[in-house]
Amino acid sequence: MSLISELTDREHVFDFLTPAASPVDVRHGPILYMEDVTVSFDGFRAIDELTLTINDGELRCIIGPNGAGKTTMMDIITGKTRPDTGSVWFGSRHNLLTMNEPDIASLGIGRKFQKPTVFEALTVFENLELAMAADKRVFPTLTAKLTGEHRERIDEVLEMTGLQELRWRTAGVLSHGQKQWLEIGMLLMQRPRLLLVDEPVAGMTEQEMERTAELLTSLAGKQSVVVVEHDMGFVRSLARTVTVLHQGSVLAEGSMDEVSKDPKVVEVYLGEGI
Ligand SMILES: Nc1ncnc2c1ncn2[C@@H]1O[C@H](COP(=O)(O)OP(=O)(O)OP(=O)(O)O)[C@@H](O)[C@H]1O
Repeated sequence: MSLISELTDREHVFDFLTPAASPVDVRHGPILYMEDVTVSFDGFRAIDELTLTINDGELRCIIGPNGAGKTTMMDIITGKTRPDTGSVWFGSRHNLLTMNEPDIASLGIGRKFQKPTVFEALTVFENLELAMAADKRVFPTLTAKLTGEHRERIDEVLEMTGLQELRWRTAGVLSHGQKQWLEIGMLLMQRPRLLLVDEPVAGMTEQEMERTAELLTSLAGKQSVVVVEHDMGFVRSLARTVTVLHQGSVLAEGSMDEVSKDPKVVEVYLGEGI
C-alpha cells in the first residue's frame, strides 16, 4: 500500500497505533523467570547459571557484595546484555532473549538507575507529562491539550510519590530524594508491570529513606518491584524476601533475618555486618 493510500485509508491501523505487545501472562506462574543464565566477559563468569523467580506483585530485594553480578542481572533483563546461555521469560508469553531494549521497555519493564536523570529545567508536572509522551502507546493520543485521563494519571502519580505540593516547582530545585521520587514517578506514568530500581537510597537522608521505603512498599501489589540495594538497614525496613547474589548466582534467599544468619552469607560479607 502506498503512503498516500495508507494515509487516506481510514480503516488502516498505523503501526504506531498498534498496541506495543500482547499482555503479560502471569496466570500460570511468575512475572519474571530466569533459568541457568550465564554471561562471561573475557572468560570471566559475571553471571553463573543464575536461576531467579520474581512473582507478580512482589517486592524483592537483591543484595550482594561488589561485583556479585547485580547490575549485569538487570542489564540482562532489560536487554542491554545478552547472556551466553539460559532463558529469561516475562510472564509465560514473552521470551526476553529474543527482544531488543525498546521492545522490552514497552512490554512494561521500567528501570531506574542510581543517579536521578530528571529534566532539571522543567517543572515536576512537565517531567511527568514528558514521561507519558515517551510512551509510544500514549503519544499518538496526546494533543496540545492534555485529556482528562492523562491529567488524572499525573495527579495519581503525584499523590503516589508525595510530590503534589511541588508540581509547579522546577525539578532542578528539588532535593536529591525528591528527584529520585520524581524519576520513579516518571516510570510509573507508563504503568510498568515490573520496576527495576538500582540503589534508590544512596545519598538520601534518614527521612528520605523512610519515605522511599513507604513508596516502594505501596507500589508492590500493583506492580512487581526489584530493588538492588547496599544499605542493609533500608533492605531490612522493606521487610521482604531478600536474594543474596554472589559470584553471579544465588547464594541465599529468605527474609532479611534468615539470610543474615546464614553462615555462607556471613562469610561472603566478611564480618562487614549484614
Ligand atoms: N562489560 C564488562 N566487561 C568486563 N567485565 C564486566 C563487565 N560488566 C561487568 N563486569 C564484571 O562482572 C562482575 C559483575 O559486575 P556487576 O557490575 O554486575 O556487579 P554488581 O553486583 O552490580 O557490583 P556493584 O555492587 O559494585 O555495583 C564484576 O567483576 C565486573 O567487573
